[in-house]
Amino acid sequence: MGTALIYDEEMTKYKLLWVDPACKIEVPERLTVSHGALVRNGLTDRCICLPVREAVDAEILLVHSEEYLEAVKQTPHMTLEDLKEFTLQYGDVYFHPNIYHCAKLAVGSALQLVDSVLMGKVKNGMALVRPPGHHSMRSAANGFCVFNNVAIAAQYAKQKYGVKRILIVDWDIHHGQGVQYCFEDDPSVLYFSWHRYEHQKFWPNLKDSDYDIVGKGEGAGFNINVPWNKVGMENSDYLSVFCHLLLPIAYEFCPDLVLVCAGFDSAIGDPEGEMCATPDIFAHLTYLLMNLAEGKLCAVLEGGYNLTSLAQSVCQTVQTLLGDPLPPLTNLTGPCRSTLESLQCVRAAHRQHWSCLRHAVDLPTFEISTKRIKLSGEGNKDEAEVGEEQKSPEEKIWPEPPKRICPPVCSAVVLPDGVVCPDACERLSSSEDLGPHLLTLKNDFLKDADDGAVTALSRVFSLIDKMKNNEIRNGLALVGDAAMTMTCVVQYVAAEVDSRVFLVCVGNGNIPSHVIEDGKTLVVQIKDEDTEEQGSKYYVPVCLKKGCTDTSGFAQAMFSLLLPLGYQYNPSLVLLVRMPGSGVCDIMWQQLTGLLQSFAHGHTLVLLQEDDKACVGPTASILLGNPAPPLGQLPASLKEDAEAVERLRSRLQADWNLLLTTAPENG
Ligand SMILES: CC(O)(O)NCCCCNCCCN
Ligand SMILES: [Zn+2]
Repeated sequence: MGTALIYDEEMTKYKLLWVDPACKIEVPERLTVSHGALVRNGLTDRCICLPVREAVDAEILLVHSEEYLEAVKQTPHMTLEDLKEFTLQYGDVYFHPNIYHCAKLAVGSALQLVDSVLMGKVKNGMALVRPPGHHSMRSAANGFCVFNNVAIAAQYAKQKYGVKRILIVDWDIHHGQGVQYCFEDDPSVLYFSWHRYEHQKFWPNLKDSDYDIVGKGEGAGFNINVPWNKVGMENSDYLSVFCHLLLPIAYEFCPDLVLVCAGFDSAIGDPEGEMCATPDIFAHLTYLLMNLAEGKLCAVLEGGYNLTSLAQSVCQTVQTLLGDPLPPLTNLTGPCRSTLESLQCVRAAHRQHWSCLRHAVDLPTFEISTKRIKLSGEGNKDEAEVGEEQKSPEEKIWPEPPKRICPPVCSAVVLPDGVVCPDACERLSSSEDLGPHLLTLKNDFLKDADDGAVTALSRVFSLIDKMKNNEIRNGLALVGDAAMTMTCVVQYVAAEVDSRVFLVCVGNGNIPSHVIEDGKTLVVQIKDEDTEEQGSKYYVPVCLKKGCTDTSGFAQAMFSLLLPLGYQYNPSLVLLVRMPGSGVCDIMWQQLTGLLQSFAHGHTLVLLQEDDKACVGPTASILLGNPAPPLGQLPASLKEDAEAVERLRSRLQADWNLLLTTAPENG
C-alpha cells in the first residue's frame, strides 16, 4: 500500500490584507514551497495524490459551535473593514474573503486522509494544508487557525469508523490548546504536545500548557504537555522526550490510529520556535510513530515559517512515510538541563496514570517543579556564552539533509536449502563465489567446521559486503549456530576501519569478551539468566526476571535503553541475533526489528538459528518495511525488572547521556 499526499493550490489563495506583525509570517508561500520541494525531489510522483474536498457543516460541528460556524460563514461577503473588525475578537489570526473556503478544504483534506487510511486504500499519508488548525477552539479562531483540522479528523474517525483509541502527536512548537480543550476529558484520545513555553512567557502564555495539566475526569492522564522552557533545543532533546516519555506511553495506550499535528516551526531557522533541531529529525520522529497502529499514520501540516527548513522537514517526513531509509543522526550531545527538568516533571505528573512510569525510580522523592520564578534573562538552552552574539533564526545555517538512497534490493536472505525464500526477498544464490572469504574463514574463523557452515558464513559475509556497498538495505540469515555466526560477523566487521556494530542479542548466550573490549561493538543483551555481571560501557546485560517473554519489561528496555544507546552510538551496522530458546514473542521480535531500522541507514542483519525457522516469514515482513502488529495494551512491567533497568541506566548514563531522564541535583 502507498502513501497519500493531499494538496490543492486553492489553499494558497488567501493572505493577510493589512498590517499585523503577529500574522505576517503566515504566507501562502508556505504551501507552494513545501509542495514544490516534494515535486522537485520526485516525491509527489511516488505518492498517491488524493483530491481535496470541502468539509460539510456536520463535520465542522463535530468540534465547533453553530454560532461560530455561522459567524465564519459571513466572512466571504465582508468588506475589508468588516474583516478587520471581525478579526479583532480573536487572537493572532486574520480573516480573508477566501479563508472560509480554504478552511473547509483544510478540514476536508484531513478527512480525505483519514478515509483513505482507515479504508485501507493507503498505508499512511500527509495533508499539506492552510489555514492550520490546532489552536482553534469550539467558538474561536486563534493562532492563524480557523477550524481545528486534526481535532475534527479525530472525532470523524471515532464516529465514522468506530476507532477506539487515537493518539495525536503535536510536534509543532506551539501548544495546540484547541486540541487539548477538545479532548481533555476523553480517554479515547491521547493528546501529546511539546511547545515553547519559557515559564509561560511564550505565546499563548497559558497555565493550561504546563506539564501538570494532564487531562480531567475520565481523561486524566490522556493529555501530555512537554514545556520547552529554553530555546535552542536540539535533536537530542526531542529524541529524549520520545524515548523516555512518548513512546513508552504510546505503546501502553496502543492506539488504532495516529494523527500528527505536523508543525515544522520546531525546526532550526524558524522565527517562532528559535530551536536548533535539524529537518532530518522529522524523518525519525515520523518513523518512531510508524510502528504504532500498524503504521496507520495521518500527518496534517500545522505551522512552519522558515520556508527553507519547512520544505526540508516536509520532504523528510514524506520520504519516511514512503519507507525510505532514515538518515543517521550525528553528534547527538544529549539533552540539556532544562529538558531534563521538564522531562522529570512530566514523568512525575503522569506516573500515577501510566504503568510504564510507575516504577520509574529515577523520579526523586523531593518535589521538582519548573514553575520556579523565571530566572533573570532567559538565554539559550545552555546559557549563551558571554560575547558570542546569537544568530537570529533567519541567519541560522545548517547542512542540507543527506540524500536517502533506496538500495536496489531491500532484503536479501541466506537460507539452508529446502527453506522457502519469503516473497519479495532476494535469496543469495548458492553459486555465490566463496572466493574472498574462504581463506579468512578457514584460517580465522572456522578451524574444523564442516563445509556447510563455511558456505553459510561466507554468504553471511556477502550480505554484509552488499550492505556496505548499499546494494541491499538489510539481510536475514538462518544458520546452524547463531552464537558462532554472531561472533564471526562481529570479528569480520570489526576489521573495517570505521565500523561500529550495534549488537542486539535476544536471549541467553555467552558474548565473548573480545567482542566487547574493542569499543567497535556495542552489545545489548536481553535475557533471563542473571549472571550478575555488571557489564561495561559497551556491554549492557538486561536481565528480565521472566525473561524475554515479559513483553512489558522487554518494551521498557527497548525504549529507555536500546533506542537511546543506538542513537548515541550511531552504528554502521545493526546485528540482531535471536538466540535459541529466547522465548521472545513474535510480535515483540517484530517491533524490535522495526525499531532497529532507525539506525545505520536501515542496514540490519538478522541472525536466526535453524530451529527458529518459523520466524523467517514474520522477520522478513518487517525487514521489507511492513508495520509490526500491535503489542496490545501493555501492563506494568515487574517492579524488580523496572528497577534493574533503572539501575543499568543510572550506571550507564555517565557514558551515554541520552539515557538521562532527570537533571543532576548539583547546581
Ligand atoms: C499553527 C501555529 O501553531 O504555528 N500557529 C502559531 C501562531 C503564533 C501566534 N503568535 C505569533 C507572534 C508573532 N511573533
Ligand atoms: Zn506553531
